[in-house]
Amino acid sequence: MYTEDIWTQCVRWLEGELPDKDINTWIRPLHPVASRERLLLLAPNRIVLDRVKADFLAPIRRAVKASAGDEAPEVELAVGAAEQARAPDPEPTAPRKMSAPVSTSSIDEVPAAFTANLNPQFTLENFIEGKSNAHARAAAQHVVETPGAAYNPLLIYGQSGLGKTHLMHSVGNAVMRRTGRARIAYLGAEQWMNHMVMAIRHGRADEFRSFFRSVDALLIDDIQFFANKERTQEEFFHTFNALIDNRKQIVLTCDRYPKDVDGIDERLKSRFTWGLSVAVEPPELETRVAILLAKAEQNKVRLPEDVAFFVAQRIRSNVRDLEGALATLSATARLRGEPLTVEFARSTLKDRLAAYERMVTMDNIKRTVSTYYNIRLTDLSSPRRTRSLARPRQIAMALSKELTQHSLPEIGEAFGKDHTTVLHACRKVAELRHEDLKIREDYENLLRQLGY
Ligand SMILES: Nc1ncnc2c1ncn2[C@@H]1O[C@H](COP(=O)(O)OP(=O)(O)OP(=O)(O)O)[C@@H](O)[C@H]1O
Repeated sequence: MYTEDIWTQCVRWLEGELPDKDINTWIRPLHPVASRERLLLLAPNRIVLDRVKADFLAPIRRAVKASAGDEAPEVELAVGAAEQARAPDPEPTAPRKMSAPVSTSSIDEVPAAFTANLNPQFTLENFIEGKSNAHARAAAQHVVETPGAAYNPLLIYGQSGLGKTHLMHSVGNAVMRRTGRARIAYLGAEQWMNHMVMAIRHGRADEFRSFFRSVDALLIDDIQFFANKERTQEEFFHTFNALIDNRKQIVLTCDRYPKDVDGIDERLKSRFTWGLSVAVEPPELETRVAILLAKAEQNKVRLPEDVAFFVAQRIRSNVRDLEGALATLSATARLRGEPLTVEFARSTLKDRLAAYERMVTMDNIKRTVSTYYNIRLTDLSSPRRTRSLARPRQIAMALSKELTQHSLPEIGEAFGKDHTTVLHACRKVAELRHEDLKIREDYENLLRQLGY
């Protein structure tokens, strides 16, 4: 197998193991050079090298083993230039003398590493829209059409794994496509800080500043990392101002609304929300199903709709986890030569689903509902039928059906009812969630309190 092919396969394998942020920041910048026995990965600079060595070498070795089997080459790391890696592998099957890694100054390499690292797979076209993210997607689209104008900075915030980085890269990719040769820098806030520290240590702070102030767009992921890093915030403040003054687009992501991040200077906080701040929320069931089906199609996996529903009903809070489940399913099905059915999904994802299941129990649901409606816990299982008790009881049963894997009779037993009463409760609550704003709000608040 050719070096590029082995590495491409490894990266694909790692995509199922590591968060996209790590893939984009630490794995994609590596360039492979190989002989039969060795796979040398060239890192663009020392920061990448050290981080990969410390945190990603073991998964990379596992990926190489999974891709190349018994003939897996040894993995080595060095700092080196990408051109070296692009040289064709003249004798893929014969041992070849390794070229010595080029020792480069890490700072010199950084601009290249940070401006050529947009993930081409993250586009607006393949970002599935639902109620939970429509606003964020529309904002990203708007920025693509008028970069550096009204929505500057664009700040996308929300929990992990909900598509913030995807949208950010989509903006970068689309602007790149439109303009042909825009200089777009993408990096995590931590990387930005590390690079700044190194530049200062090497007496090259001016180069650092002029590089980041000369880009056409600056995309910084996870700005919550700036918390309590005063020097970094100070430096970023000036870069931010310079770019905004020059009408260059800034896109930021944060794991919560920046005003809620402690340890960030007020003037920076207020700047973060100068342009447009948009939230991404956990997607609803229909969107989760649509995402699974789209990802399956993208990866040429034949995923039946009932299996997509089965997975999406159980994995609710994080799209990255949905993707992980899909990757496991397709790899296992391929390996065992079995069709992807609901039963197959149930047994293959048993442990993963059990972890989700553990997160919410019927006891937990009962406690949360009784506190929310200010009724006694025992009222939820009592035979009394007054409206003030019956409705919360129905809601608790519907939540148990939605959030746990207990059967209708098991749920019935927990509430001192039979399974037809549970079924009726689930239908009634589904109906009321459509028709009654108050019930809809209650249900959504309860879901949130239960971690969904
Ligand atoms: N609406 C969506 N349509 C298609 N793919 C999505 C969507 N939302 C998330 N994803 C996918 O889920 C994965 C995780 O998304 P992403 O890395 O953008 O999350 P994030 O919000 O940046 O998380 P973190 O804060 O942990 O970095 C990516 O592979 C992304 O493509």
